Amino acid sequence: MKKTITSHDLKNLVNEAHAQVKDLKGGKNANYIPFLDKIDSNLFGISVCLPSGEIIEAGDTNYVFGIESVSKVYTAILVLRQYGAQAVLDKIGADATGLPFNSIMAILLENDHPSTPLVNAGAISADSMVKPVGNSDAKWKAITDNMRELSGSDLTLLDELYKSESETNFNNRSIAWLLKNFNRIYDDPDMSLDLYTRQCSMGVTAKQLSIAACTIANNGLNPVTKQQVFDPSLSPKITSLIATVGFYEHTGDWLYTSGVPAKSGVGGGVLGVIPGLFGIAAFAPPLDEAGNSVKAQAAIKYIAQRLNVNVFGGDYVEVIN
Ligand SMILES: NC(=O)CC[C@H](N)C(=O)O
Repeated sequence: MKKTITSHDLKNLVNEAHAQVKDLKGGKNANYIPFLDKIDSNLFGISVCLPSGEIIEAGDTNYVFGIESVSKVYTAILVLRQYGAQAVLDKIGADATGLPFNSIMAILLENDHPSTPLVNAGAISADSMVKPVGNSDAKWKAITDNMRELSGSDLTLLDELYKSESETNFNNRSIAWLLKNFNRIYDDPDMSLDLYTRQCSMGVTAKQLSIAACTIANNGLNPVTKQQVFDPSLSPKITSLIATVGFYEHTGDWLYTSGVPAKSGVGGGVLGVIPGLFGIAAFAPPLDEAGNSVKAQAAIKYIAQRLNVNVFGGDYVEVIN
């Protein structure tokens, strides 16, 4: 069935979702990265970006927080742009792990395969693939240029977060070298790990995340800058990766209850994609036990359910002025 909603109604709905969810209790800040533990737990923002470029926001949508694992979506897009869909499938994979984001067991169970670019192993592997291989500075430029193109403006490195994470990323160091052992690292392992740690330490706003989400929903065309960032054929690929593993071991429960392909980060951000309709992002630091923001989940679910948008449903929803 086709349904329409005005952008005015959508604005009211986003405000309503913010008011309903803002006092929700539960979850706690990530504490395995000391920097994240210190962030104000009450921060909360929701941003929706439409293919027209209109942005509808409520709360702390301009607060710069650690992008963390949402950055995996960006680098997955970069290697899809550089290598194409088949090579990413062959070199990394596109499978759900059903296990925590930093699982070493997942690498062993997948028979030496990193599974997907949206868990730590696959993301470190993706960073190793970024061209030009062997040149850390040029790779970093490619990573940050791609971030800017997707979000429509520069993301900035949070130096303190980068330091905090570099000093405590022992598990990720093991992953990088285990992947090397299985020939799934396509550049220097320590360099690949460092690029991964740095990309996770980029600061982003909910507004920027919603623009990147809409670029994915909008077949690679950034709705704000009007740049065609990637080939439209890659949009379903990236959305399927997000749907498959975006919430790690909670991904199935999340998809079943929300119908929204979405990717979380331990900084408290979530990026959600409704193909053809909009990109949505929410941010609030307290996380559930799988590392997904409690309030961001509640807010996105609230909005999706009220609009009846669900990628597995048959309704076609259109936002009009
Ligand atoms: N889920 C996340 O956001 C984890 C990202 C974090 N940088 C890590 O490697 O542990």
